[in-house]
Amino acid sequence: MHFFDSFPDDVPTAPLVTLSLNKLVAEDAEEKARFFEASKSLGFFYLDMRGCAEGEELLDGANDMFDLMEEFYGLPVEEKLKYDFAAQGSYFGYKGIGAEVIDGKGTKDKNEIYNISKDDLLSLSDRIPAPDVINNNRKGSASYVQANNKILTTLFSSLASSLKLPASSFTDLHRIASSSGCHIRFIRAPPQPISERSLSLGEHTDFGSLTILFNRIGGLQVLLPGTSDWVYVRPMPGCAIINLGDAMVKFSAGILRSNLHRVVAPPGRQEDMVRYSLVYFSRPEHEVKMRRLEGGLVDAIEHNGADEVEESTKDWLKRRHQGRKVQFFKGKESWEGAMGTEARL
Ligand SMILES: O=C(O)CCC(=O)C(=O)O
Ligand SMILES: [Fe+2]
Repeated sequence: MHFFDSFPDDVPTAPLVTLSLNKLVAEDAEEKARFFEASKSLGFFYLDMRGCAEGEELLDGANDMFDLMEEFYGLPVEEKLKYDFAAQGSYFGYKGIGAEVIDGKGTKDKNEIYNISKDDLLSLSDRIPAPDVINNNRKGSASYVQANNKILTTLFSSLASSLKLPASSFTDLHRIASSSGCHIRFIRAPPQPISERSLSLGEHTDFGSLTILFNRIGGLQVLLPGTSDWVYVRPMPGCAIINLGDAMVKFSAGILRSNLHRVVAPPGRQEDMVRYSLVYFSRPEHEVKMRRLEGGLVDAIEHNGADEVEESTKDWLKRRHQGRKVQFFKGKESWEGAMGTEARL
């Protein structure tokens, strides 16, 4: 596929390890150890989905979702804006270019986003209005949620066992039929004229637990720990890019890492391409408290003041996402107030 081949060879890239889903499903001890190490050191890795039934299902689903995303973004902007529910405080639906700030100075973002709620797709909440292209594919989108969930179950169980916690420690906080902020995200960024280039998506850590991301062209960058070097994550065929979010940091009292990342214009000859990106965000159930778990390796970590602050997942999400919206932005302080665990860096 031309997407992957067109990524340049002469830009600095992040040294993500590639883990095999097949081996993690088989509970291969060495692979589990590599997974734990990647989750502590960088919090980003590739997961090779190929040659594994669950992985192939996810890859097929992701291809369908990319088609759906292109169809959705092909709608006229007035039509898409009908599904912008930010004024009602909703996280789901459409966000036009420039509706969010990407830094403490108030610079506007450069991408369109459409968020589709897991609870809506699985009929666990009221139906959120959506255009026909999206409504006509509810079944396919719900299957995509289920396919992500299968992979997440494998990953959560593996991490719990590496932390010497009961195997269901994380899956019990992420039951698919419980109300949560899990969602599919479609992102579209048009090419940026060289003279006006800025970030498409500002630096952040993800709010939730685990993020399953599919990129076809470059633009995603991670900040290498302990440096000021932003380097590209090269998209790899057959692989998802997985990263840990702040909830995993909280649950593990900082053993696991959520790393800062951002999106810039695609590199080299990809600069003229429209960038589409597909994300599935898993988040703890709404009522789960964002606090350290008890037991296993977590108990060996000393307590600090941050442990005493208990916010429910629902309140945490609200604080984090409102601080990024243009209408709530009041300067550097409101920006920093929306920080999660990245503020500790
Ligand atoms: O588009 C990407 O590659 C990353 C998007 C992202 O980091 C996010 O939506 O949280
Ligand atoms: Fe992210």
